[in-house]
Amino acid sequence: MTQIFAYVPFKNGVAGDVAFEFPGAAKKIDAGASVTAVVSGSGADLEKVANELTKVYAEVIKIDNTALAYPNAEIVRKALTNIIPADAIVLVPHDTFGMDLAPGLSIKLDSAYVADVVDFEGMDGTTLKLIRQELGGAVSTHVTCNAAAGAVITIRPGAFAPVDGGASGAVVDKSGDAGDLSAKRTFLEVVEAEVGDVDITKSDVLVSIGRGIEDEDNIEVAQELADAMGAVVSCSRPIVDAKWLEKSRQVGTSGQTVKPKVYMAMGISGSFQHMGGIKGNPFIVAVNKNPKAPIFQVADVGIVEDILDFMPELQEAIEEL
Ligand SMILES: Cc1cc2nc3c(=O)[nH]c(=O)nc-3n(C[C@H](O)[C@H](O)[C@H](O)COP(=O)(O)OP(=O)(O)OC[C@H]3O[C@@H](n4cnc5c(N)ncnc54)[C@H](O)[C@@H]3O)c2cc1C
Repeated sequence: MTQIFAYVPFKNGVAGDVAFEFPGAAKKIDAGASVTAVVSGSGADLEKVANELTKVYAEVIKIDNTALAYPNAEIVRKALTNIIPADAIVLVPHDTFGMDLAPGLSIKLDSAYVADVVDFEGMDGTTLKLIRQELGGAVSTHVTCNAAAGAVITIRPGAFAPVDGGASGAVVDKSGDAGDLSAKRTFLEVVEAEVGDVDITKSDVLVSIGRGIEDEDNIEVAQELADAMGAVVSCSRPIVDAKWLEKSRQVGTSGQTVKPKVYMAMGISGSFQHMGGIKGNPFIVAVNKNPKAPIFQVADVGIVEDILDFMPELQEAIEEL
């Protein structure tokens, strides 16, 4: 039977959303596999997360050590190398921390490494079949990986449906097996993200603009539509990089995580870094000139149109209601 371990990161005593998506991913690898969650940290927050995870995992390994209080990938890698069997399949989130942790972990475990997986097509003997996306989501690639000596796989957050309950597992304390946790890399401080004039994380309706807005002066068009809708303007990263809007308005893995009810994606292609910041399954309306834009794969309503024509027309229609 395939042994699968899921490394679950957490913040302020709350497990990352991907913790509830790993069981679905594991089932697609091997429906009969045993799946064990692994959490590392220190003190009450770790305890809380480990207990929470027993609702979805039959076994939760906790590694408690003050050296793990801040998730330093170098130290976590050392602990995992001493605890996870070398021939196991290890799932790690494909986020900034996971990308830091996973490649080196696969080297230490002497196992295969596959990054940014969005789906599985099962195991054939020791051959694992996986699906990745390339060229900004425009192409799906079906790849195989020899998992005879194990594999470390980063999973794209949001790619698998979350589970809610289904287990009443037990916490196993393996803190004593973590070994030497000294490191060359030192944690200094957490720098909180700047707070802007609006909080996009609190808005139910977002009019989100991407590079398709074309010019800084056109942001006014989006702002007027947002005002008519009682919405807030958010954006993709290129808009922030161009210094057209503040960083606090950026949606995505290196920006804010938002949970609106309606997400209007205006001239946004739908990169996974952008979509990774959208949670809570909102109703997505995408407007894009390119009918092949990846955003249309996830949109509830897709409109092939120039946003500079579409936005004023929609604003006018709303104002006439
Ligand atoms: C480590 C890392 C972290 C990142 N973090 C983030 C993040 O947090 N958030 C984020 O957004 N990105 C992030 N990115 C960047 C990300 O990879 C994409 O480059 C970015 O999301 C693309 O933004 P976009 O969709 O606005 O632009 P593009 O990909 O250039 O898409 C623009 C879209 O607009 C359409 N278009 C053009 N003109 C019009 C028009 N007039 N009317 C209608 N449609 C039009 C085009 O067809 C195209 O689909 C990150 C990248 C890296 C490497």
